[in-house]
Amino acid sequence: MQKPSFQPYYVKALSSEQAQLPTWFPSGHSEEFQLILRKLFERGFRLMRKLNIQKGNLSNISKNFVLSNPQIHVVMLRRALDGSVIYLARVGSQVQGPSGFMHGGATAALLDDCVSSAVLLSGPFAMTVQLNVQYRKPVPLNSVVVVEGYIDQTNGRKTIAGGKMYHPDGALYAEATLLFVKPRLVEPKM
Ligand SMILES: CCCCCCCCCCCCCC(=O)SCCNC(=O)CCNC(=O)[C@H](O)C(C)(C)COP(=O)(O)OP(=O)(O)OC[C@H]1O[C@@H](n2cnc3c(N)ncnc32)[C@H](O)[C@@H]1OP(=O)(O)O
Repeated sequence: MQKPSFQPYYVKALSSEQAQLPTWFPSGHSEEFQLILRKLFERGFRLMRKLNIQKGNLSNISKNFVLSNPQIHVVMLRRALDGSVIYLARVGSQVQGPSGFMHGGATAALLDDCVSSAVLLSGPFAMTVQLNVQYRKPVPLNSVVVVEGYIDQTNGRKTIAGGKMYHPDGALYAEATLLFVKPRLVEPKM
């Protein structure tokens, strides 16, 4: 059986010079989980510096609403086994909807972004045309969430995909189903 492995793709950072470990690690999570996160961030930052120097190709992604948002730190990983994408994200205090909890629109954006990454990294450019989110539990501000994006099926220009947002202990915050369509004419650059 193939061993599951992860490949860090992108770590939110304003520039390679500013890429540094966030200061929020030491709260609310087991030491083991903190160690895993820390290692992932370090690997992600190293990769990002390398990509910036060698290709300089992350400029468009760094304008992305979710990935460049100063209130949302993301480590993006891609599962080698099935191409699904994992975002380890930490949401800040100003992404508030209900008092103390994350805004539902931000939850939707994070899910959309993660699933879109899975779709974009797996094939030709496609855009979200439908996003249906089921909100199961409110997401506390200043917490770490795990988001997973995966493709269910592709049929011609249409791709049906799904996403889930969890607490690191596995409790489900939200889940989404999405429809992507590959545009007939233009292929905007992302
Ligand atoms: C290191 C690398 C990492 C990379 C990570 C990067 C992360 C970045 C992440 C960024 C994430 C950002 C993510 C975002 O935010 S994406 C931004 C939000 N989405 C949009 O703005 C999309 C707006 N829509 C359009 O522009 C057009 O609809 C497009 C161009 C997509 C298709 O128009 P086009 O003229 O080409 O196609 P068509 O009209 O002939 O339709 C084709 C087929 O599709 C069916 N259809 C269409 N719409 C719907 C619908 N709503 N429900 C159900 N079905 C629908 C339609 O019936 C037809 O089916 P059929 O009749 O053939 O059976």
